[in-house]
Amino acid sequence: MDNTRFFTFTAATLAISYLLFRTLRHTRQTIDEIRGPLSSSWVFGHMRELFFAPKYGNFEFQWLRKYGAVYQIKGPFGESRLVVADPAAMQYILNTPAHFRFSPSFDHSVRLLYPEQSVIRAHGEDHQRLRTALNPGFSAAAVRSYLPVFLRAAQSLTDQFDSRLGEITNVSPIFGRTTLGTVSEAILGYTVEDLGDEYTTNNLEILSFAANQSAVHIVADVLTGWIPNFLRDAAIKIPAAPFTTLNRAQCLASNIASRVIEEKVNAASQGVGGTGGFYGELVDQQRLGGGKSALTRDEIIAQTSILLNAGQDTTATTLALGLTELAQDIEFQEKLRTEVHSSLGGAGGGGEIAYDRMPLLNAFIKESLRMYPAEPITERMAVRDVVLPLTESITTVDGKQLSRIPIRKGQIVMLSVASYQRLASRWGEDADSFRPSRWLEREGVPGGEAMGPYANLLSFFGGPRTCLGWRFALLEMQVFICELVGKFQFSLPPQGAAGFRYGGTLLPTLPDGQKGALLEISRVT
Ligand code: HEM
Repeated sequence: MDNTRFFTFTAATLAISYLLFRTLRHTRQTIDEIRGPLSSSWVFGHMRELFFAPKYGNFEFQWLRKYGAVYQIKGPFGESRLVVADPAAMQYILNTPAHFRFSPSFDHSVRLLYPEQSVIRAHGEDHQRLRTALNPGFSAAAVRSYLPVFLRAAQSLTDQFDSRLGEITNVSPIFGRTTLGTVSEAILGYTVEDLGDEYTTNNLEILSFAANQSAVHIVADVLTGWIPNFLRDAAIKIPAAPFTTLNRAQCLASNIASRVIEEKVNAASQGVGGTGGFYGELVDQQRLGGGKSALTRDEIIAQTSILLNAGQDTTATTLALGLTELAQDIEFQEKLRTEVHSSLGGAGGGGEIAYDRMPLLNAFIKESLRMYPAEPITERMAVRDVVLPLTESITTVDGKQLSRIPIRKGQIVMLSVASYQRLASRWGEDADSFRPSRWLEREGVPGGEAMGPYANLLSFFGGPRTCLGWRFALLEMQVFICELVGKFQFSLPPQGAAGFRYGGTLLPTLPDGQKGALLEISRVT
């Protein structure tokens, strides 16, 4: 039997045994009393509706309106899952990592993509130590120091858009390469070209795998999540197409980081500071004996792929879908342009902009993050029996009111950021509309729990695993939008506005469902 067949056979046997065990063990619990849509497929449950609707949220946002902020759906193989958009419940789950971990299938994806010592794979004290070491590269002051990197990248966007005037342009790959470049320059001191063609081509292949997943992959991920870690880690070594691309990505990122470290160490031994971006500082700390939180050489190397990937498509998608909205609201676009020009002292005036004091710019960014959270939904699993608090009580199938939900160890919970950010109770009756001015009428939300690191949004999640790069992403978007809206007019092409669907993250889509966002670009006269 070859390797692939052996692993498939083992995975299938373990999965079937697990299913039998679960069915025999099942006793009625509170989640069975929670309302939710009926599923027409035992194998897929509601996963196809949730993840593969042609437009993200086609089903989810209807369920939200019908059943409220907590309801039950089916996962693969008849498993019950809780979908949660209730603020108190989400906050509890995100802030209590001792009670909720990544679900096995989410954990499996993270294992495929990132090395063991990377921050995203670490837990508990290890995670805290890595965050402490990495935080200085993402503090408000550090991010401000990256402004020249953002301004250079913005100028490069202008050059690229200038060469496409009057054309219908797919802005998605342009933003994707640019956002990869900014992180690379700020963190490694390398331009996107320095990363090398092999890295950037492999990176595109990985993004395309994620974008082209099918329901079968989701089921396979669930099955793989049930097999022991040692078998899963061995399976990753199988020389089959997705695995080789993923393994290559880790090798390439590791080679790049080793090169950066070597250059930095050589420069230091010759008494020259050198660049090396934030990695330069990490290497200095390590070389000079550092404090308790100094990372080892291997640990520094292990952060490279998550740092390069995490800020790429997330930021690019927010920009592409935000600009698509701007192209549909020319009046707001013009008002924003006026704000940009007056902050700059005229387009291209070269003045320094106080980005945080631009109400329209920041309202537009908040609304883009609210409507288009890059990770619209994620999975966590309860690692012990817990009781979930709720902001608003729910009515069970028997008409009982529940203000707290007891859930069992092993329960999978779908945390729906996208639904939370469309709760009428928090964002108003028009929560489904893109309307930046809502942010000017009141500060974010009218009280209640403070959520996430920014504007009560959960686009960057919250708790100990809050996005490390949220300040980085915000300043980067502020700089890019000022540059682009100040200089260009964006309008919709005859093909219409980009759609959006799920593909690992939220993706803007072309009319044929492929990843992309088309815009017509002209120079502001
Ligand atoms: C609009 C842009 C961005 C969005 C919406 C976003 C969103 C997120 C979210 C939702 C998570 C949590 C993932 C999870 O636990 O499942 C996360 C984690 C992370 N993000 Fe971001 N991100 C953005 C930009 C960035 C940038 C620019 C960087 C770095 C330069 C970055 C670095 C990270 C890292 C390192 C983590 C892992 C943190 C940990 O596990 O402790 N992100 N991000």
